[in-house]
Amino acid sequence: MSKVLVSDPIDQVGIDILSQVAQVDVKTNLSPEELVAVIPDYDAIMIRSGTRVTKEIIEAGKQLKIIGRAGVGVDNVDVPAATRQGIVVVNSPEGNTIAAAEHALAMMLSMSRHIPEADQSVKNQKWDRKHFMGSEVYKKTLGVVGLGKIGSHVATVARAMGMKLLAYDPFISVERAEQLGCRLVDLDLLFGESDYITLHIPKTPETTNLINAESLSKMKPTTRIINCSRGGIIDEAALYEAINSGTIAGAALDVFSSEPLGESPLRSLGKKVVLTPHLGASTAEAQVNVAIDVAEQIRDVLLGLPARSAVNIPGLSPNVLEQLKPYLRLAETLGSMVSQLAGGRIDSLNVRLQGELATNNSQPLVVGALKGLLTQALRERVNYVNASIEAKERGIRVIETRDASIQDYAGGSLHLSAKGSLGEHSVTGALLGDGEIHITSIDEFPINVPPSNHMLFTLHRDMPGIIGKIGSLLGSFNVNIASMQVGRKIVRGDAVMVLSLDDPLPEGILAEIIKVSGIRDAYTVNL
Ligand SMILES: NC(=O)C1=CN([C@@H]2O[C@H](COP(=O)(O)OP(=O)(O)OC[C@H]3O[C@@H](n4cnc5c(N)ncnc54)[C@H](O)[C@@H]3O)[C@@H](O)[C@H]2O)C=CC1
Ligand SMILES: O=C(O)C(=O)COP(=O)(O)O
Repeated sequence: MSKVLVSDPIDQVGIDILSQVAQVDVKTNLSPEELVAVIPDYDAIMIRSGTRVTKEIIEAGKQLKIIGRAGVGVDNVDVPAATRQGIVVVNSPEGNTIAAAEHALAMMLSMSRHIPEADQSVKNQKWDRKHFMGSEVYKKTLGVVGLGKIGSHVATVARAMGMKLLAYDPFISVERAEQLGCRLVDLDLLFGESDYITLHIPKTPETTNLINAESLSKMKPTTRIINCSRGGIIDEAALYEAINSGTIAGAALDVFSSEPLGESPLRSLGKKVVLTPHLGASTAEAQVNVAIDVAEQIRDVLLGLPARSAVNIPGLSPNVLEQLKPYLRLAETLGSMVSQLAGGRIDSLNVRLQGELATNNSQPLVVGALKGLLTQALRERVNYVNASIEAKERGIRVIETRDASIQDYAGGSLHLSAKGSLGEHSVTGALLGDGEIHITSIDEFPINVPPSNHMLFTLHRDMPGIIGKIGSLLGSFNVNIASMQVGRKIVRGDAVMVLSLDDPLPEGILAEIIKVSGIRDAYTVNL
């Protein structure tokens, strides 16, 4: 039975789903050393933001197939290391959108009306109304940095509260921004004009310290910043200085560069600052959503099914994948064949999608072809997660072309050609009516054979007697031929012969075959 480690607090509904297929161990607050020590036993790990899944943990996770992040941000996972090791990383892109957006709005209002400090003062037996004079958000300008799922919901609600909206997001169209009532502007304008600035971007090298001494200096003394996205996007020392010196009015922070927040001068800024301990996703509803979303994906991957929101493999819905499955098998088979025909080092792979396939999402088929191609070198170490990265690391150039005009087979056909140190070879295949894979050309010679486990291909001159000679030679070595087909472009020109064999070709026979007069070359392919 598979084993799943749950290393952060997850709603019980997620544990129940995982328990359908695996032994589930909930062990929270493990140190990095403890995680490295226990991870080799596990097939999957389910986390929130509390666990850092480092390269060391990933490399120690010899059985690990999937890392499930019950939330959005995967900046606490070394995704490139997971990808290299063929481990799927999944998250829940939408499960906590509303929770995080509502928290940002709540932070904005609590900061404007000093609610946390006022509450504390009443609880301390005081009745100080003067000290807590607030300001309204109505008719103020809100600058939304990152107009994705959370930023969009914040914008929608803020608009309903009568706020004017500016937005900065280089990956969002003007139309989408306008639909949300936002004016898309550059960052400097947003910094200079906003009364409130709310951050809803992922933490990346580009966004790290986006709010720093320089950007803070462009803001108004009345500006207040809300960060419910990621710690590290704001330079906390610069923020403290800016609030303390009156460069800006205040900040409401849910996330910090190091969590839990250690010693920090931000704590000393009183009512100008509202701090929460990373609560953006902490609603009952969001925790149920993310737990179900991610536990289902872990369960599916452990059962050999695809994940619906993997961050490191081509995104495919289960429906599309079900439809594509036979074509993925075709792509893998052709990839494996062409790598064996090409032999030696491969420098480039051209994947041509023909007919109906040319109109599909080709990415999974290209990855399938690469997986097949690399299986010769990497065996079971290569999978849909790491095939592209492994190919890139080997310097294999991947070229993808489409030709919808080639209508040779219903459903389309796939043509692969590999160029390498020993020359160039190509193979085409399609699915016939019954879904069976057929090889429809080898090195541009037309044939029509289903692939078999052990095959022999020859390139020869089309002349009387040659087929008999190969047959007798194989017979003399006790090799049984299951089927044979010849493909040629012109009579008595060059031709290919495809033989399906019951057993692998014994050592040394290939050299004998190549010696037969009229044979130009011979190759074995084992699938
Ligand atoms: N505090 C909390 O508990 C929670 C925090 N989050 C964090 O909120 C953030 C946003 O989440 P979603 O809205 O779901 O993500 P999303 O992917 O829907 O939106 C992110 C947006 O940021 C934009 N973006 C990327 N790089 C940018 C850049 N350099 N400058 C400006 N915009 C940029 C993207 O185009 C995208 O529209 C994530 O970092 C996530 O980890 C999410 C949930 C809960
Ligand atoms: O989903 C996210 O990105 C979050 O930051 C939520 O974090 P959490 O799962 O509450 O530790």
